[in-house]
Amino acid sequence: MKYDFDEIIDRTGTNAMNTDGFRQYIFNATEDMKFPFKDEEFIRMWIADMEFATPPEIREAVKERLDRKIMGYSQVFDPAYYEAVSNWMNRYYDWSFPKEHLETSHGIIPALYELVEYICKPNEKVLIVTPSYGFFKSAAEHNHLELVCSDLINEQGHYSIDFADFEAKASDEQVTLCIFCNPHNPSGRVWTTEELQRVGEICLNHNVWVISDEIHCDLLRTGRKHTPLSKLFPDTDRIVTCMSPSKTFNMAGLMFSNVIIANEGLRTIWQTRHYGFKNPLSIAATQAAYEHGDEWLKQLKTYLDDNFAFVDQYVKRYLPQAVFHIPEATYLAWIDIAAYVPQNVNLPLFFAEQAGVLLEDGHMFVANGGGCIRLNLACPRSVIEEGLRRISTVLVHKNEGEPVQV
Ligand SMILES: Cc1ncc(COP(=O)(O)O)c(C/N=C2\CONC2=O)c1O
Repeated sequence: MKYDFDEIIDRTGTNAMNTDGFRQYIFNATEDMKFPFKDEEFIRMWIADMEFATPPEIREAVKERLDRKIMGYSQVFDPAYYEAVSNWMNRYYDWSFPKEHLETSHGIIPALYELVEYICKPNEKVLIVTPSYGFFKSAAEHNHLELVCSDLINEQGHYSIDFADFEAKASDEQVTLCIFCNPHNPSGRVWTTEELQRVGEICLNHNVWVISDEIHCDLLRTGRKHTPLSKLFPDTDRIVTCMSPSKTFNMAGLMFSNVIIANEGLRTIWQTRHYGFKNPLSIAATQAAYEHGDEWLKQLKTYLDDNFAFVDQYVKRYLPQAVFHIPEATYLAWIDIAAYVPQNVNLPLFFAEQAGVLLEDGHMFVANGGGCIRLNLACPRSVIEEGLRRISTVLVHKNEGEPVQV
């Protein structure tokens, strides 16, 4: 079957954050915030969900579950769920874990909030590398814990871990947890096994737990290989792995993820305190993703590869002073445009008001992201072409101050 990633899908009236939540999420504003563009005129390249139809195999599984007519309280009881997850991990990552280590959550963000509470004591600290997905900071703040940031080294857009700094911060006795993003949002790095080995050794040697957030692990550029952190440390139970097909198959709204907890004590706390009931449609969808998602994912990766190649060529030609490299994973383009705009410009507001493009910028990624914008490329090529046209127009002609013609 050939999937249509060029289809333009109307999401209005579906309570989508993507179309209706941007004023509050990006601008911390109310619904009456005005722009020179109608909402439907915006090119939306901000939040990380896709503009592609959730795979038909997954939608069919949800319909089949609906046809069972009753949607009562549910949990994952059917062993077929673990089989589906386990087969996927074996096939894609040559990695396995015991069935009893597998827990589920209402999404990875909620899992992070809970795990930080269950792992850390009051007045302890949480270590992350920056720039970072903003909810890593929120998970620490939600639990009233100090966040410790280790800035990634940025060499002309190539990001790497500053291991001296990372270890210095991990050696602080108050640092008891590291939330590590593997692959990394927003840089798109797929950490090498050597980098992962060093991160794990530093953390474990300094008695720092690790939550390895691997939600982006299926979304690799062709030829790239993901290694679950836990796979490199089979003898430790101090690494918690969070994964979900929600990012891979565009079903984040179903709020369902896997949390692999090797440590028995932590697992007991999770089982005692975590609200165990789950949405039966989410269970059906997630199992179907792992059982039937291969071909869609294969075609998605090719489409994304082509989108990234297009953006790479476009930026080289029309924004030659920007710094951009095709990321090894994710569907997010992280572009340093500092050469085109003064540091004090509010980039999301600038592009929303001048270009009619909704995007996120480095200030939304905790620290160490100044001058950068992040573009969601999981959308039809036609949308990307228009978004880039508008962005390059206002950057090149920014002093004219007139909104771009849509
Ligand atoms: C590293 C990482 N962890 C967790 C999540 C969310 O997991 P969920 O709660 O949906 O299971 C995201 C989504 N990233 C987003 C979502 O919008 N913009 C982003 O960068 C993410 O990038």
